[in-house]
Amino acid sequence: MALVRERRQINLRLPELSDCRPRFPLPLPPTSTTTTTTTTTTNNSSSISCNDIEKIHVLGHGNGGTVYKVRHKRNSQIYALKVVHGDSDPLVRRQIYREIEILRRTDSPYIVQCHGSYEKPSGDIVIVMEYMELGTLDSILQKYGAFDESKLKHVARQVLHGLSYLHGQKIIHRDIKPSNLLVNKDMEVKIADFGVSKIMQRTLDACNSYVGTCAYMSPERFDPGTYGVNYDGYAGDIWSLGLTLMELYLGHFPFLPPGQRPDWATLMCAICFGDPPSLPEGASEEFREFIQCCLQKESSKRWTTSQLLSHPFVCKDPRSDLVDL
Ligand SMILES: Nc1ncnc2c1ncn2[C@@H]1O[C@H](COP(=O)(O)OP(=O)(O)OP(=O)(O)O)[C@@H](O)[C@H]1O
Repeated sequence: MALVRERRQINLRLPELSDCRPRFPLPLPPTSTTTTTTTTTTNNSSSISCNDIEKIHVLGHGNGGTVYKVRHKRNSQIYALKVVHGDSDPLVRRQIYREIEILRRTDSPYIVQCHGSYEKPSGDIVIVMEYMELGTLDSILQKYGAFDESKLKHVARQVLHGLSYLHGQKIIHRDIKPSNLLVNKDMEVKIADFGVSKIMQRTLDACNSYVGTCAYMSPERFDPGTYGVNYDGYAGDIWSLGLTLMELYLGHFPFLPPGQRPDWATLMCAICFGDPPSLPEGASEEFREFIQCCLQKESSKRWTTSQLLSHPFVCKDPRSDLVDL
């Protein structure tokens, strides 16, 4: 735990303490010496290779990789291309393999779609993804300010559908936060970035490894003995969703005053020993209650995705699905 790295504002990551060996056979086939790239098929029947596309510009940089906006040369379709460079840290490479493995298993309108993945002879690993025009919820928050409740209902509903799908597939995301939720031009919110996700082999598998962005981690991830009776990992995603929605409403990370940068010790003490954050007076009763259901410190008391999807905060007023973020 001493190796906490501060990456950028409210984005602390702990190193992986477990899962140090690749869990899955590497999803990419060995690089051929006669071709410039190798491709893998995803859940789509037609996979896109790097010879089909041209770069337009950089969309953003992540942990060890760069995401580009790209165009398909023949049909002009726009995609996002994530590239992790051949010389990047082995941990980063393991994360991208894991991300590919999970994207290949998923097929849901609430999860960012993968159109192909391949490894270049240089060792660069590439994923072709659907392009999400409006970017992350984090960048929308920075640009337009805090979200009102009608927008949050829409976000909550879509992310819950995504989590419900993932949990049904026995996948725990483990890094739900505003910068891992992407929005497209139709205002659809989709879950992305599966680098630290875990596929549970059995429903009762324990999931206690310290991976993900620690600011959004649930109390049982730090202290399973106190807060994790019967902990199975899925409830950790619900805690992170609660914090994410609160952050979008408040305009700042809920455990800290606006503008304050987190330090590891303060944050861990606040999460484990303090009360869960609560919404200010102006918030509706329904929203407060919904957040309380997500931010129960004891993991077994936290609501599941299906319970939350029937909570009045998200199940009332379906017209908010059309809301303009
Ligand atoms: N499918 C996409 N469509 C549009 N923009 C995207 C897409 N995927 C990523 N981006 C942009 O690229 C940036 C970097 O994404 P990436 O997944 O590499 O890293 P991150 O999630 O921001 O950070 P990290 O991987 O370190 O947690 C994002 O913040 C977002 O702005």
